[in-house]
Amino acid sequence: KLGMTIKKNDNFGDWYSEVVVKSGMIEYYDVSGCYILRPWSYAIWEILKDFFDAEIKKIGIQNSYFPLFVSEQALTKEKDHIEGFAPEVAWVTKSGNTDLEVPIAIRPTSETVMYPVFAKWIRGHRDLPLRLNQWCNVVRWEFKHPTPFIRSREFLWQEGHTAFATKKEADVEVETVLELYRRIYEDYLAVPVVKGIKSEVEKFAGGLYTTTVEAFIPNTGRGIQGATSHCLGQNFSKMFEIHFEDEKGERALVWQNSWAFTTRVIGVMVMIHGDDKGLVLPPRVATVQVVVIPVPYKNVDSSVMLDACHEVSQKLESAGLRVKEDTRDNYPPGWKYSDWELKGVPLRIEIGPKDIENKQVRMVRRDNFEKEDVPLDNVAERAVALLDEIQASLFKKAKEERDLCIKEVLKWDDFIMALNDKKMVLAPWCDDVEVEEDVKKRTKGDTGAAKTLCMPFEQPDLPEGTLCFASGKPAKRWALWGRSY
Ligand SMILES: O=C1CCCN[C@@H]1CCCn1cnc2cc(F)c(F)cc2c1=O
Ligand SMILES: [Mg+2]
Repeated sequence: KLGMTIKKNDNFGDWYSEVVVKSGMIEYYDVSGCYILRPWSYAIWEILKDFFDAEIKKIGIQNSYFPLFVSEQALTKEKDHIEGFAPEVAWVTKSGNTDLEVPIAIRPTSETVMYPVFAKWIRGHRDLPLRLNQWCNVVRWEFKHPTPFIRSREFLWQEGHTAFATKKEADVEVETVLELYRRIYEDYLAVPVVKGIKSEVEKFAGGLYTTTVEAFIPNTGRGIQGATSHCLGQNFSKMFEIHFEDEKGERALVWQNSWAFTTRVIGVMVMIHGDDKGLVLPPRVATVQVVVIPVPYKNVDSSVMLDACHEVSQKLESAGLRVKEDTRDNYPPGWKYSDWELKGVPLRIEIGPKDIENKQVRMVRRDNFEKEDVPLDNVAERAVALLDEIQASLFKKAKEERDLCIKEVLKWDDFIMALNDKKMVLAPWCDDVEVEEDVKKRTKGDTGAAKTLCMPFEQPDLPEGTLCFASGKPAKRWALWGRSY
């Protein structure tokens, strides 16, 4: 069957798999954990890539490209840096049927590829700041259940790697890039995120601090890390001996950042906005924003209809919209409506004989199925306005739903209740590592343990003497907890 057969609230996992395949985003592949990104999803990646690429170039980041392969010696330069990750590393051990002398790793991330050469390039303060980005794929042989976009063994991302003379410059860039990630989610994908800092347990162990944008999937009650912007401090420059001679002629270690977002963002958007008819694409990332469909009538000359469709789509295109005319003569209009609803096209325009007579078109919104008749002369203006309305309405709806899923608690019992009610929990916390580890143990269940998602930058006020919900020690700050992907 071409259309959706599984309802989002009946079986979310199966609904998700069905929608990403039937909408034409994903094709399955015979290497486990790997997926084919078809044009319908790749075009979304390109829109986000174009936005982010333009924005980082505005602040002086340059793109480059480093090799896919990492020597064993480079990858294992610092045991503690990757020991925890070792099981995820994919290795090339043969060429043809000849074993390689030394196995070569496929990059899971590029610190160990880039930083040895950063040490060579950076000598004096005039070589700073060094700010590079690369758009590439990475491979991590994950063992958790793979999910298209959300968790795959190969994925696309950008990874920014920068080096500065001062911590201040690094701190500023961490925040600037995190704001770009917020914009990707909230302004393009219409997905609300919480900006915050990761706990000592959850941060990138090799770094100084990790900032994050956290999304939330109401259907599963799980948080999901949306993108990360790390300040590495001088940890990696110590490790890789990246020194520079500062103005005073003294040798100093550089301050570094690294930041990434991945194709996971597409999966989050599908999960948040999709419905029982299929995808619902936010207009700003919709490959096709408007589809124009003629409604032919028996014994009515269809060429008039087709001319009208063409005229309308020309108008929309000159208004800057991404339009598709569906003039296929081998499908009835009703079939086309379902097909484009499945693909999530935000706005449909129907043109039938009476529309021609009345010099109007019928516009139908994908998000709430509202219909309206629009005079031909007003088509472009109204379509632009409707698409903006759809974008805003998708975000508003998602934000309201997400806000309902954040429970503020002060006590352990309320914390557990909220978790089991598939919510995220904002609770006053003592910020002790062992307390976080303890909460993980105490919440271990078949659906996974709770952990801190972040300490939101926006903190509710914390009255003097408030105690930690888990340890009873004096609370230092509010933390957002939840089960996660
Ligand atoms: O998250 C980012 C932003 C872009 C650059 N990298 C950082 C930290 C990545 C953390 N990380 C994450 N996953 C890894 C998996 C591996 F197999 C491995 F060898 C290393 C890592 C690893 O270092
Ligand atoms: Mg991982």
